[in-house]
Amino acid sequence: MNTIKDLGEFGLIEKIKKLFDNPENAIGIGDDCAVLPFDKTNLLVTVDTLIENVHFFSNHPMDKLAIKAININISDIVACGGYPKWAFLSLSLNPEMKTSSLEMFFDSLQKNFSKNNIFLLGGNTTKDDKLSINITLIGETDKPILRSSAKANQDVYVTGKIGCAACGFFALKNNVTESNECLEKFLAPQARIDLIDKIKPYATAMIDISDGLLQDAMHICTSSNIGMDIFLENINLCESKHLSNIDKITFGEDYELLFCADKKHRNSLLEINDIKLIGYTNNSKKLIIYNKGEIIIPQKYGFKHF
Ligand SMILES: Nc1ncnc2c1ncn2[C@@H]1O[C@H](COP(=O)(O)OP(=O)(O)O)[C@@H](O)[C@H]1O
Ligand SMILES: Cc1ncc(C[n+]2csc(CCOP(=O)(O)OP(=O)(O)O)c2C)c(N)n1
Ligand SMILES: [Mg+2]
Repeated sequence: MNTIKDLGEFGLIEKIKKLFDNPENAIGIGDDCAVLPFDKTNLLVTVDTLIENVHFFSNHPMDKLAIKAININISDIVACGGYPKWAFLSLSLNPEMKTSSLEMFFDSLQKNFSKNNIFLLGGNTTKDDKLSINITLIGETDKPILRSSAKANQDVYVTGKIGCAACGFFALKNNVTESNECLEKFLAPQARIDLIDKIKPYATAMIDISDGLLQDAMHICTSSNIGMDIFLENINLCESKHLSNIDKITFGEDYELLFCADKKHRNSLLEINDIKLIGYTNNSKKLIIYNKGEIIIPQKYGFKHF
């Protein structure tokens, strides 16, 4: 008997997409956000969920969990070239949860909404054995940057350091010591809202890295109908010795930005702090990873729920 596991996460999303009509003047399923042209601007809408023991361990500090819940959503808005504005919050709570834990969560959530000029407009509250946090975030942009608009012969860039969240997760799971940088990247990631104005003038296509650098690069390739050569030695990788370089580029949860840009903008882009040129696009429709001249064939490209 066929199961959801046989379909796979992205097979299932494709199946859902085919069942429904596409909106005429808007972009729906398939990008980091839906893009809705509205009164000379574009609204960006995204929704992501965090579920206990699927996305976080039960002892995740509640203030950091609030930071994670908001930043994974801000990251999708930023990946489409926008700023977040309005939010809806759905919570499933275990009735035995301490109110002091919930207060810690809300105190942090309020501070982080306020810091990012986000207004909470509504939500939903239900009971469940496991804690889950679901945020719908609405943002705005004058110029949406999609996954589908990269062209062949462009440069491929990535922001920040890749693999720290993976090493933070590994350390918490296996009870080994790890740097604060790695632990924080897993527990309380920061979306790259700080870089959006600098990248936006040049980016032809962009995605945030939630499922792993390789898998998310592949999403740009598939959506844009192009290929990419990526050079492992050019990626700014986390220094931790706990995981292999391949693990670091396939675990996910980096919430860094991967984008393409015309080669003529290389000097301007390389002047920006915290951005690395990691590869080039081409017409091959294949993603090839090189390590010091040799092709690597990874066993997996990134995280899939099933
Ligand atoms: N159950 C669903 N129903 C409709 N659209 C979905 C569903 N799950 C995912 N999508 C859409 O599929 C695309 C890929 O989803 P996902 O991999 O979760 O993206 P992201 O990493 O940006 O959160 C997005 O456009 C998302 O809105
Ligand atoms: C307890 C626990 N187990 C495993 C993981 C690893 N993990 C869970 S989801 C995920 C990828 C990102 O989550 P997803 O729900 O796919 O977010 P989206 O791509 O939709 O933004 C990873 C690496 C984790 N964070 N916590
Ligand atoms: Mg998602």
